[in-house]
Amino acid sequence: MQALLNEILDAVRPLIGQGKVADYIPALGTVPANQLGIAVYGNDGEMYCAGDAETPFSVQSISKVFGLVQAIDHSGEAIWERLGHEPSGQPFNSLVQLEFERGRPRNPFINAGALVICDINQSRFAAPTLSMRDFVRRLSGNPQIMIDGKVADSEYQHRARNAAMAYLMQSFGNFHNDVEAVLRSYFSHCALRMNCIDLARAFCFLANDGYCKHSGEQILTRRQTQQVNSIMATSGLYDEAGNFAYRVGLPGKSGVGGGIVAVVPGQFTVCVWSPELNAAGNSLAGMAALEMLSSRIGWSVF
Ligand SMILES: NC(=O)CC[C@H](N)C(=O)O
Repeated sequence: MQALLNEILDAVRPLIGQGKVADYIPALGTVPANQLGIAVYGNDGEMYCAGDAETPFSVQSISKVFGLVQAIDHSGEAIWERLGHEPSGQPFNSLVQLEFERGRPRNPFINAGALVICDINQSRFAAPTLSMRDFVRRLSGNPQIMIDGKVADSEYQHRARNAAMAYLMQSFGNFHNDVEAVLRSYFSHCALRMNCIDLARAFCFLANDGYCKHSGEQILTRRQTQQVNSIMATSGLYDEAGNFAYRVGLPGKSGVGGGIVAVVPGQFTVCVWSPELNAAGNSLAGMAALEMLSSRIGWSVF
């Protein structure tokens, strides 16, 4: 595995320069493009990594999985009264579908859906941002994980589009808390700083029937774990979920910080990071690395 990871990074490194670092959030635009890391964490507890696997980055939409898991944990199936689990076929920050569908987002992994999940969690937790931070610290086994206040503030300053979605949902009665407070929580979750190793560890319960070995916690039931993986497989990469299923064939979740996490149920989790994105907002080199990994090990859930 170690030799394979080194080989994969060598093969995809020439792709750096073909994508574009996200700059619609100004604090993200300053991240040096020439970075690439990968970490694989097996259910047997073995960790393999290569490249910049220890460099923290902004997890962005990868945090949508953590929010969903918290909401399923305390509210179960009731959350689906507020949103769907259907792929959207639209960019992550699209507004058009939301109006047609009367303020009910298609799934929890587009921004509108994640905002509804954040609203659900806001009703449940006294301090939603701290609950989230502590949850990911437990999941990853890293008590040093922090929220990058500069990134969170930068997102809040440039919140027009996310705010438009949240207020539109409020107008349809699908938002229960103060919109600005929920936006603050949402941006602070997106601004969590983690590295590939942290994320591979934090997602390992999804490869292990909901059980996180290093924290000793059953995070989700086996059935709930399968359901979260199925939503990642159908919606984890926005309007590129079909391409990801075709090329990689694993449940995955990306973020505009350039990270992508994928799950091989029963085997391992993998996190790859390279900040330059393709047109759909997914890491360009990261997609290529995961495609090479899944084809070399011959694994696909399909
Ligand atoms: N796709 C993403 O990673 C988007 C997350 C980002 N914080 C946003 O709200 O636009």
